[in-house]
Amino acid sequence: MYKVLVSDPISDLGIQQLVEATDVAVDKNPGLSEDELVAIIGEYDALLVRSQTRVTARVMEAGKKLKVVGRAGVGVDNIDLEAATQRGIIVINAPDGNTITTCEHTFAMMMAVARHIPQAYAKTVGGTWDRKSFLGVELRNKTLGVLGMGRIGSEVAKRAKAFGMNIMGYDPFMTEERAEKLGIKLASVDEIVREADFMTVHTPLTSETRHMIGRPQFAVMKPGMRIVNCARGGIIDEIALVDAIDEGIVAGAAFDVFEVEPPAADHPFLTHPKIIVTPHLGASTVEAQENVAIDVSEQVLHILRDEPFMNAVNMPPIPANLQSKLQPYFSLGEKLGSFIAQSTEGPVQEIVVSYSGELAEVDTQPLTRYVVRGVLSHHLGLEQVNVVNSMHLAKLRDVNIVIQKSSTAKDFTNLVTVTLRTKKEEHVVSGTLLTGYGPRIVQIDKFPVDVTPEGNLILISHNDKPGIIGRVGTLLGSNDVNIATMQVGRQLEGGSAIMVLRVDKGTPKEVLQQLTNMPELNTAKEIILA
Ligand SMILES: NC(=O)c1ccc[n+]([C@@H]2O[C@H](COP(=O)([O-])OP(=O)(O)OC[C@H]3O[C@@H](n4cnc5c(N)ncnc54)[C@H](O)[C@@H]3O)[C@@H](O)[C@H]2O)c1
Ligand SMILES: O=C(O)CC[C@@H](O)C(=O)O
Repeated sequence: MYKVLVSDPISDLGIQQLVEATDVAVDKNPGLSEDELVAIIGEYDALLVRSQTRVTARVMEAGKKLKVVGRAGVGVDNIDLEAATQRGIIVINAPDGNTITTCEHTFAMMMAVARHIPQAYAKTVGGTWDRKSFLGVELRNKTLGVLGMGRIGSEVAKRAKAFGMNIMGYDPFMTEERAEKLGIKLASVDEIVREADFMTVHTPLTSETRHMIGRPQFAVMKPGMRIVNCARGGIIDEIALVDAIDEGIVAGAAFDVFEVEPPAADHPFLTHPKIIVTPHLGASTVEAQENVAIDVSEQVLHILRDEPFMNAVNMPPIPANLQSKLQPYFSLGEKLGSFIAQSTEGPVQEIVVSYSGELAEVDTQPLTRYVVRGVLSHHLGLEQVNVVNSMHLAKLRDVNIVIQKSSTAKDFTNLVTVTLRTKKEEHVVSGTLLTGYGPRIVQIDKFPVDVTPEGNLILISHNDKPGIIGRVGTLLGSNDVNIATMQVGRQLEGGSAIMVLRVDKGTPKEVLQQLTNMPELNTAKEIILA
């Protein structure tokens, strides 16, 4: 039974599939301090959070069973990603579920700042009928500068067009082609600052975006600019903004996020007549909270059950089209890694992964992670190594990873070959996916074979002499080890050869030793592929 802790308020409907899963027990315990979380996290396999819970290195350290931290939302700045990666804890988020909601909040804020709605409301309910102080501006024909044209920024730009606005967009990954498709003008931060009437930021907070709008930008800003931040506090320098408003450069600002949340009681935004604020409500709609909780619960279930998953933020994202091409190979890659690790003795020095055929044409990095996981988990345990930390663990151990690619794959459409070099020896295994038949090991060292990579195998290296197959069968039979299938590979009659036997259960060590002691038999190794 997997145990999942939900430590922030997360939609009940959204986590329903976790609650209903028969192999999962969910505990809801929102509002824990770091110490309280550290005290209990050790018994959980998964942790589900929004933005309040701080998942620190201490929490990860105490989370001995923790496989995954799921963030119901986008930003993961409350999670120590480095610590998670080092411990092999997968961090996933729900990047799509609150895009529209946050985009709509941005619009609500932009219109509210254009028409002074919160200030006018406060005065009206306070008993003052003031129709003179709140002269607003239209959005139509105004220029909106969008900094960060990702999911939310792009949706904002689309809606702004419907309001008759002209859009200037800046994003380091924005192409002319995409800008043209969205009907916006690609511009630099400087151009936006100098020319726009409204500006909205939709970037993550990084060392590059921290204070990307600060005193130097306010100094050259078009007077009368209105600024919205529904992304992250700190992208706009708060103190410099207040000064820019007081100097008459900025006409108004609408902020959903703060450099420190919640802001201190004396934060200047809270009393400034030209700044309107909301308490980080960008994602707070019924729909978004359900969406993100559903998305993250689904992926957490996949991870707990060791199934393929999406949206890991502490490993490079896999585009959907690449994912669909590589996914069928993930299990094969891991099994090849495991096979070669179990058949090669000595401390691992180098893993060479060669991709041939169609696989050579695509980005195989995600697949390499599975191969490396397969190799390392033999030495470090499956629990410790996963696709998030496999490359990191290899690097820590000075294991060299070499990737080779060739567009031809001899007799196969695709071939994955793993060579393992240890201080003692070197072995090679190749596998492919055969249409209609599934994964196959097709070569071990120099010997062609046809082996399904699963179950309990015995790999024997021997000299090709009459009677040896019979003697192996007799020895195993007399020790109650039943042979299900057998494959023999050799290059020359009478030369060196291999035997791969599939047996119904584990083979006792003494039996393997007795096999190894047989004349003409060199080695006998048990290989278990889950
Ligand atoms: N207020 C809320 O409740 C709320 C809700 C959801 C998301 N967010 C925040 O909104 C922001 C945007 O979210 P998203 O889902 O659109 O993310 P996204 O990853 O889809 O888009 C972010 C974009 O910013 C761009 N970017 C990165 N560095 C940049 C730079 N220096 N200059 C310009 N662009 C840069 C990236 O290339 C990317 O296209 C994030 O900070 C997220 O945490 C806030
Ligand atoms: O309401 C939340 O959980 C924060 C939402 C938002 O900032 C996010 O990053 O997804």
